[in-house]
Amino acid sequence: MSDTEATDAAAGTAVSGRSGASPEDREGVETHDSDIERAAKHTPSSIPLRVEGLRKEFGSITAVDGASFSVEKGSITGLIGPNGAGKSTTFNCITGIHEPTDGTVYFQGEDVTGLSPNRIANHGLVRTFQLARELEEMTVIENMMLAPKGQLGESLWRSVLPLARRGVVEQERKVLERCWEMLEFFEIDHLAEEYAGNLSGGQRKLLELARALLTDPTMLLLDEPFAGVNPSLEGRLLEHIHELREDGYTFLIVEHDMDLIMEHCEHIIVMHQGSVLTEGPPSEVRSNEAVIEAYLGGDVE
Ligand SMILES: Nc1ncnc2c1ncn2[C@@H]1O[C@H](COP(=O)(O)OP(=O)(O)OP(=O)(O)O)[C@@H](O)[C@H]1O
Repeated sequence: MSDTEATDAAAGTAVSGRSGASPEDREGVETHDSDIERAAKHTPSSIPLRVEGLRKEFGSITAVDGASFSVEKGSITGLIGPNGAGKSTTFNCITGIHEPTDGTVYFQGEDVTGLSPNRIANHGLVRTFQLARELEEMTVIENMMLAPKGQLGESLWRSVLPLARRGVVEQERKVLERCWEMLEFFEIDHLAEEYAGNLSGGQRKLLELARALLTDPTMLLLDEPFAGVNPSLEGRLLEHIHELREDGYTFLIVEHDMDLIMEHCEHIIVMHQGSVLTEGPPSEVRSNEAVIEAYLGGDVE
């Protein structure tokens, strides 16, 4: 993803919805609408995310070509595939950064296709973003304080709103408190006054995850969370992901490090040429002939 996309999304810039997909636009398309609503209702609550026939074209390039899959609640699911398979584009379509050309994204029983990243985040589905350049020139705690602007998580709002009469200072104190708690959880509170640009790759990933969690998500999409992370921080990041999963969060992770994916994900979805080639537990995916072939004959390990 480009820095510009990341900045837009982090700033909550509304990305235009799929034509005809906004709630207002959908009013006139009753038959299609009721089909989608019926499908959404039939998604069990154990499946927070369901993607149906997702398609994304960039001019003559078809980046995602009818991908369908679902993610089970409380799982750590891996989304893998060779370079150019369409993983990032799929992430971007799910989280509202790209407008899908076709297909539907259901989140917790609702059709969220084409909604803006902010609105999707308000539903509880967020992805982490690489820190944009301007955020690198701010301290870690300033980065945290900026994250909630315009997209505070519901529970944080609930705790902040009763303070309205006592004024902005009190509200900011509460938000600051929550930001510190989050930094402590990720064990980067000692870096609070450090410029984000000076953080190591792994520390940045922890900060990105901490920022994403301020929006109170129930599901997190992580795009290459371990890229450029040293082994000790990688272990800590993994520990936190497992800890959060124990607390009920659901994860969908795109990652090139096969060993990590095979060891830490209970379910793996393999994309190839824009669609889902196969999915299953690591032991099955690892020995799947089509998967091995998709990775140019190499061993998936
Ligand atoms: N904004 C864009 N404009 C044009 N083509 C794009 C755009 N974004 C992605 N593509 C193309 O779509 C295809 C899928 O790209 P995508 O980045 O989704 O794959 P990926 O599986 O995430 O790849 P990688 O593992 O290399 O990051 C590629 O052929 C890519 O060049």
